[in-house]
Amino acid sequence: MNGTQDPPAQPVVHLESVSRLYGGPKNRVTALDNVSISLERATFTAVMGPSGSGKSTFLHCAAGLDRPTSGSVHLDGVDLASLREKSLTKFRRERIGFVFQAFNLLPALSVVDNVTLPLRLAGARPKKAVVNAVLEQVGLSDKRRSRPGELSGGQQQRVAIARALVTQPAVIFGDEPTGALDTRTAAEVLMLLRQSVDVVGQTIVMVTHDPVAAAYADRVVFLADGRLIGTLERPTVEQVTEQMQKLGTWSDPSQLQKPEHGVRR
Ligand SMILES: Nc1ncnc2c1ncn2[C@@H]1O[C@H](COP(=O)(O)OP(=O)(O)OP(=O)(O)O)[C@@H](O)[C@H]1O
Repeated sequence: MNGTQDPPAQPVVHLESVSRLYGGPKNRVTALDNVSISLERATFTAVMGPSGSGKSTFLHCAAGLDRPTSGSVHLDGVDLASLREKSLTKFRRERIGFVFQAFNLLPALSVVDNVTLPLRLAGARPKKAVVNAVLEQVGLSDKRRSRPGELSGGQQQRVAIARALVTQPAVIFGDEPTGALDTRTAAEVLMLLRQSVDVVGQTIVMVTHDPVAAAYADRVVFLADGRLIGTLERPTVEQVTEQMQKLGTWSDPSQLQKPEHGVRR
Protein backbone atom coordinates (compact mmCIF):
# COMPACT_ATOMS: atom_id res chain seq x y z
CA MET A 1 0.00 0.00 0.00
CA ASN A 2 1.25 3.47 -0.78
CA GLY A 3 0.97 5.65 2.33
CA THR A 4 1.83 8.87 0.45
CA GLN A 5 -1.25 8.87 -1.78
CA ASP A 6 -3.42 12.00 -1.58
CA PRO A 7 -6.86 11.44 -0.09
CA PRO A 8 -9.61 11.56 -2.72
CA ALA A 9 -10.79 15.12 -3.44
CA GLN A 10 -13.87 16.08 -1.43
CA PRO A 11 -16.79 16.97 -3.67
CA VAL A 12 -17.75 20.62 -3.41
CA VAL A 13 -21.46 19.80 -3.65
CA HIS A 14 -22.89 16.54 -2.35
CA LEU A 15 -26.57 15.66 -2.26
CA GLU A 16 -27.48 12.42 -0.52
CA SER A 17 -30.97 10.98 -1.03
CA VAL A 18 -32.51 14.44 -1.29
CA SER A 19 -36.29 14.63 -1.62
CA ARG A 20 -38.42 17.75 -1.59
CA LEU A 21 -42.15 17.44 -1.23
CA TYR A 22 -44.60 20.29 -1.52
CA GLY A 23 -48.22 20.55 -0.44
CA GLY A 24 -50.18 18.53 2.11
CA PRO A 25 -51.41 14.93 2.14
CA LYS A 26 -54.18 15.74 -0.36
CA ASN A 27 -52.11 17.64 -2.91
CA ARG A 28 -48.63 16.22 -2.42
CA VAL A 29 -46.07 17.03 -5.13
CA THR A 30 -42.71 15.26 -5.13
CA ALA A 31 -40.54 17.92 -6.74
CA LEU A 32 -37.31 16.02 -5.99
CA ASP A 33 -37.28 12.30 -5.44
CA ASN A 34 -34.29 10.71 -3.71
CA VAL A 35 -31.56 12.54 -5.63
CA SER A 36 -27.92 11.69 -4.85
CA ILE A 37 -25.05 13.34 -6.68
CA SER A 38 -21.52 14.64 -6.10
CA LEU A 39 -20.00 17.54 -7.98
CA GLU A 40 -16.28 18.09 -7.91
CA ARG A 41 -14.34 21.31 -7.74
CA ALA A 42 -13.50 23.15 -10.96
CA THR A 43 -16.24 21.42 -12.93
CA PHE A 44 -19.14 22.80 -14.94
CA THR A 45 -22.42 20.91 -14.62
CA ALA A 46 -25.61 21.59 -16.58
CA VAL A 47 -28.97 20.48 -15.19
CA MET A 48 -31.66 19.69 -17.75
CA GLY A 49 -35.09 18.13 -17.90
CA PRO A 50 -38.64 18.81 -19.04
CA SER A 51 -40.67 21.61 -17.49
CA GLY A 52 -41.67 20.65 -13.95
CA SER A 53 -38.99 17.95 -13.67
CA GLY A 54 -37.46 19.57 -10.57
CA LYS A 55 -34.54 21.60 -11.95
CA SER A 56 -35.25 24.76 -9.93
CA THR A 57 -35.99 22.72 -6.82
CA PHE A 58 -32.66 20.92 -7.29
CA LEU A 59 -30.83 24.23 -7.66
CA HIS A 60 -32.59 25.77 -4.67
CA CYS A 61 -31.89 22.78 -2.41
CA ALA A 62 -28.26 22.47 -3.55
CA ALA A 63 -27.67 26.20 -2.99
CA GLY A 64 -29.33 26.39 0.42
CA LEU A 65 -32.21 28.56 -0.82
CA ASP A 66 -34.66 25.80 0.10
CA ARG A 67 -34.43 22.94 2.59
CA PRO A 68 -35.01 19.32 1.53
CA THR A 69 -37.85 17.38 3.15
CA SER A 70 -35.38 14.52 3.63
CA GLY A 71 -31.79 13.75 2.74
CA SER A 72 -28.71 15.93 3.16
CA VAL A 73 -26.83 18.61 1.24
CA HIS A 74 -23.15 19.29 1.88
CA LEU A 75 -21.62 22.32 0.29
CA ASP A 76 -17.91 22.96 0.58
CA GLY A 77 -17.85 20.36 3.37
CA VAL A 78 -20.64 22.01 5.38
CA ASP A 79 -23.90 20.18 6.13
CA LEU A 80 -26.46 22.86 5.25
CA ALA A 81 -29.00 21.34 7.67
CA SER A 82 -26.64 22.23 10.52
CA LEU A 83 -26.99 25.95 9.77
CA ARG A 84 -29.84 28.03 11.15
CA GLU A 85 -31.42 30.61 8.88
CA LYS A 86 -29.06 33.45 9.78
CA SER A 87 -25.91 31.37 9.44
CA LEU A 88 -27.22 29.91 6.19
CA THR A 89 -27.75 33.41 4.77
CA LYS A 90 -24.20 34.35 5.77
CA PHE A 91 -22.85 31.12 4.30
CA ARG A 92 -24.67 31.74 1.01
CA ARG A 93 -23.39 35.29 0.86
CA GLU A 94 -19.81 34.26 1.45
CA ARG A 95 -19.53 30.88 -0.25
CA ILE A 96 -22.09 30.82 -3.08
CA GLY A 97 -22.53 32.96 -6.18
CA PHE A 98 -25.75 33.26 -8.16
CA VAL A 99 -26.40 34.26 -11.75
CA PHE A 100 -30.01 34.52 -12.90
CA GLN A 101 -31.77 35.02 -16.22
CA ALA A 102 -32.82 38.51 -15.14
CA PHE A 103 -29.48 40.02 -14.28
CA ASN A 104 -30.75 41.49 -10.97
CA LEU A 105 -28.35 44.43 -10.98
CA LEU A 106 -29.08 47.59 -9.03
CA PRO A 107 -29.72 50.29 -11.67
CA ALA A 108 -28.55 53.20 -9.54
CA LEU A 109 -25.16 51.67 -8.83
CA SER A 110 -22.13 51.71 -11.11
CA VAL A 111 -20.65 48.49 -12.47
CA VAL A 112 -17.93 48.45 -9.84
CA ASP A 113 -20.42 49.11 -7.02
CA ASN A 114 -22.71 46.34 -8.26
CA VAL A 115 -19.76 43.95 -8.42
CA THR A 116 -18.50 44.75 -4.93
CA LEU A 117 -21.95 44.76 -3.31
CA PRO A 118 -21.79 41.17 -1.98
CA LEU A 119 -18.45 41.90 -0.31
CA ARG A 120 -19.76 45.09 1.23
CA LEU A 121 -22.94 43.32 2.40
CA ALA A 122 -20.71 40.74 4.09
CA GLY A 123 -18.91 43.59 5.87
CA ALA A 124 -15.69 43.03 3.94
CA ARG A 125 -13.67 45.71 2.28
CA PRO A 126 -13.31 44.95 -1.45
CA LYS A 127 -9.66 44.40 -2.37
CA LYS A 128 -8.80 46.58 -5.33
CA ALA A 129 -6.61 43.95 -6.96
CA VAL A 130 -9.34 41.28 -6.73
CA VAL A 131 -12.02 43.60 -8.11
CA ASN A 132 -9.75 44.72 -10.95
CA ALA A 133 -8.85 41.12 -11.78
CA VAL A 134 -12.53 40.10 -11.90
CA LEU A 135 -13.50 43.08 -14.08
CA GLU A 136 -10.62 42.23 -16.38
CA GLN A 137 -11.70 38.59 -16.44
CA VAL A 138 -15.19 39.52 -17.66
CA GLY A 139 -13.87 42.18 -20.07
CA LEU A 140 -15.44 45.19 -18.36
CA SER A 141 -12.41 47.09 -17.07
CA ASP A 142 -13.36 50.10 -19.19
CA LYS A 143 -16.99 50.12 -17.98
CA ARG A 144 -16.43 50.28 -14.24
CA ARG A 145 -18.17 53.64 -13.84
CA SER A 146 -21.11 52.85 -16.19
CA ARG A 147 -24.59 52.17 -14.87
CA PRO A 148 -26.35 48.94 -15.90
CA GLY A 149 -28.81 50.89 -18.09
CA GLU A 150 -25.90 52.02 -20.26
CA LEU A 151 -24.82 48.45 -20.99
CA SER A 152 -25.99 45.74 -23.40
CA GLY A 153 -27.71 42.60 -22.08
CA GLY A 154 -24.52 40.57 -22.48
CA GLN A 155 -22.48 43.21 -20.66
CA GLN A 156 -25.05 43.30 -17.84
CA GLN A 157 -24.84 39.54 -17.47
CA ARG A 158 -21.06 39.83 -17.36
CA VAL A 159 -21.44 42.31 -14.48
CA ALA A 160 -23.64 39.73 -12.73
CA ILE A 161 -20.97 37.06 -13.33
CA ALA A 162 -18.27 39.38 -11.97
CA ARG A 163 -20.45 39.97 -8.91
CA ALA A 164 -20.74 36.20 -8.46
CA LEU A 165 -16.98 35.65 -8.94
CA VAL A 166 -15.77 38.42 -6.67
CA THR A 167 -16.34 36.56 -3.40
CA GLN A 168 -14.37 33.63 -4.83
CA PRO A 169 -17.30 31.35 -3.98
CA ALA A 170 -17.14 27.58 -3.66
CA VAL A 171 -19.86 27.29 -6.31
CA ILE A 172 -21.71 29.53 -8.74
CA PHE A 173 -25.29 28.48 -9.40
CA GLY A 174 -26.87 29.73 -12.62
CA ASP A 175 -30.60 29.62 -13.38
CA GLU A 176 -30.93 30.00 -17.16
CA PRO A 177 -28.15 32.62 -17.19
CA THR A 178 -28.32 32.96 -20.96
CA GLY A 179 -32.10 32.70 -21.27
CA ALA A 180 -32.55 36.41 -22.00
CA LEU A 181 -29.63 36.77 -24.43
CA ASP A 182 -29.34 36.42 -28.19
CA THR A 183 -27.34 33.49 -29.53
CA ARG A 184 -24.05 35.31 -30.03
CA THR A 185 -24.13 37.13 -26.71
CA ALA A 186 -25.13 33.90 -24.98
CA ALA A 187 -22.10 32.19 -26.49
CA GLU A 188 -19.83 34.92 -25.11
CA VAL A 189 -21.31 34.56 -21.63
CA LEU A 190 -21.03 30.75 -21.75
CA MET A 191 -17.42 31.04 -22.90
CA LEU A 192 -16.75 33.29 -19.92
CA LEU A 193 -18.29 30.76 -17.54
CA ARG A 194 -16.28 27.98 -19.18
CA GLN A 195 -13.06 30.00 -18.80
CA SER A 196 -13.74 30.69 -15.13
CA VAL A 197 -13.84 26.90 -14.63
CA ASP A 198 -10.73 26.23 -16.69
CA VAL A 199 -8.61 29.22 -15.65
CA VAL A 200 -9.49 29.99 -12.02
CA GLY A 201 -10.98 26.61 -11.06
CA GLN A 202 -14.48 27.91 -10.41
CA THR A 203 -17.23 25.30 -9.88
CA ILE A 204 -20.45 26.02 -11.78
CA VAL A 205 -23.89 24.41 -11.74
CA MET A 206 -26.31 25.77 -14.34
CA VAL A 207 -29.95 25.00 -15.07
CA THR A 208 -30.72 25.37 -18.75
CA HIS A 209 -33.25 24.35 -21.39
CA ASP A 210 -30.75 24.96 -24.17
CA PRO A 211 -28.66 22.03 -25.52
CA VAL A 212 -26.15 24.51 -26.95
CA ALA A 213 -25.61 26.03 -23.50
CA ALA A 214 -25.44 22.58 -21.89
CA ALA A 215 -22.70 21.54 -24.31
CA TYR A 216 -20.32 24.04 -22.64
CA ALA A 217 -20.53 21.95 -19.46
CA ASP A 218 -18.34 19.00 -18.49
CA ARG A 219 -21.39 17.01 -17.59
CA VAL A 220 -25.14 17.22 -18.07
CA VAL A 221 -27.46 15.69 -15.50
CA PHE A 222 -31.02 14.94 -16.55
CA LEU A 223 -34.03 15.11 -14.27
CA ALA A 224 -37.49 13.71 -14.96
CA ASP A 225 -40.35 13.70 -12.44
CA GLY A 226 -37.93 14.81 -9.74
CA ARG A 227 -35.59 11.89 -10.30
CA LEU A 228 -32.03 11.98 -11.55
CA ILE A 229 -32.33 9.68 -14.53
CA GLY A 230 -29.05 10.03 -16.37
CA THR A 231 -25.87 11.91 -17.10
CA LEU A 232 -23.82 12.76 -20.14
CA GLU A 233 -20.09 13.35 -19.83
CA ARG A 234 -18.37 15.80 -22.19
CA PRO A 235 -21.67 16.40 -23.93
CA THR A 236 -22.12 17.50 -27.52
CA VAL A 237 -25.11 19.55 -28.66
CA GLU A 238 -26.35 16.57 -30.70
CA GLN A 239 -26.16 14.16 -27.76
CA VAL A 240 -27.95 16.57 -25.44
CA THR A 241 -30.67 17.25 -28.03
CA GLU A 242 -31.16 13.55 -28.54
CA GLN A 243 -31.51 12.89 -24.80
CA MET A 244 -33.96 15.77 -24.41
CA GLN A 245 -36.02 14.41 -27.30
CA LYS A 246 -36.11 11.01 -25.62
CA LEU A 247 -37.33 12.63 -22.42
CA GLY A 248 -39.83 14.81 -24.27
CA THR A 249 -41.42 11.91 -26.06
CA TRP A 250 -41.26 9.68 -23.00
CA SER A 251 -39.54 6.88 -24.76
CA ASP A 252 -37.54 4.57 -22.56
CA PRO A 253 -35.47 6.62 -20.07
CA SER A 254 -33.40 3.50 -19.39
CA GLN A 255 -31.67 4.24 -22.68
CA LEU A 256 -29.91 7.08 -20.91
CA GLN A 257 -26.58 6.54 -19.26
CA LYS A 258 -27.17 5.64 -15.60
CA PRO A 259 -26.20 8.31 -13.10
CA GLU A 260 -22.90 7.71 -11.42
CA HIS A 261 -22.02 8.61 -7.89
CA GLY A 262 -19.06 10.90 -7.36
CA VAL A 263 -18.47 11.14 -11.07
CA ARG A 264 -15.69 13.23 -12.60
CA ARG A 265 -12.58 12.93 -14.55
N1 LIG B 1 -43.60 26.10 -3.89
C1 LIG B 1 -44.18 25.07 -4.52
N2 LIG B 1 -45.37 24.59 -4.10
C2 LIG B 1 -45.94 23.54 -4.70
N3 LIG B 1 -45.43 22.88 -5.77
C3 LIG B 1 -44.23 23.32 -6.23
C4 LIG B 1 -43.55 24.43 -5.64
N4 LIG B 1 -42.39 24.62 -6.32
C5 LIG B 1 -42.36 23.70 -7.30
N5 LIG B 1 -43.46 22.91 -7.24
C6 LIG B 1 -43.75 21.77 -8.11
O1 LIG B 1 -42.65 20.90 -8.10
C7 LIG B 1 -42.39 20.37 -9.40
C8 LIG B 1 -40.98 20.74 -9.83
O2 LIG B 1 -40.91 22.15 -10.03
P1 LIG B 1 -39.59 22.91 -10.51
O3 LIG B 1 -39.91 24.36 -10.56
O4 LIG B 1 -38.45 22.48 -9.66
O5 LIG B 1 -39.41 22.31 -11.98
P2 LIG B 1 -38.49 22.86 -13.18
O6 LIG B 1 -37.91 21.65 -13.84
O7 LIG B 1 -37.54 23.89 -12.69
O8 LIG B 1 -39.58 23.50 -14.13
P3 LIG B 1 -39.41 24.67 -15.26
O9 LIG B 1 -38.47 24.14 -16.29
O10 LIG B 1 -40.81 24.79 -15.80
O11 LIG B 1 -38.93 25.89 -14.57
C9 LIG B 1 -43.46 20.92 -10.30
O12 LIG B 1 -44.51 19.98 -10.36
C10 LIG B 1 -43.93 22.17 -9.57
O13 LIG B 1 -45.27 22.46 -9.88
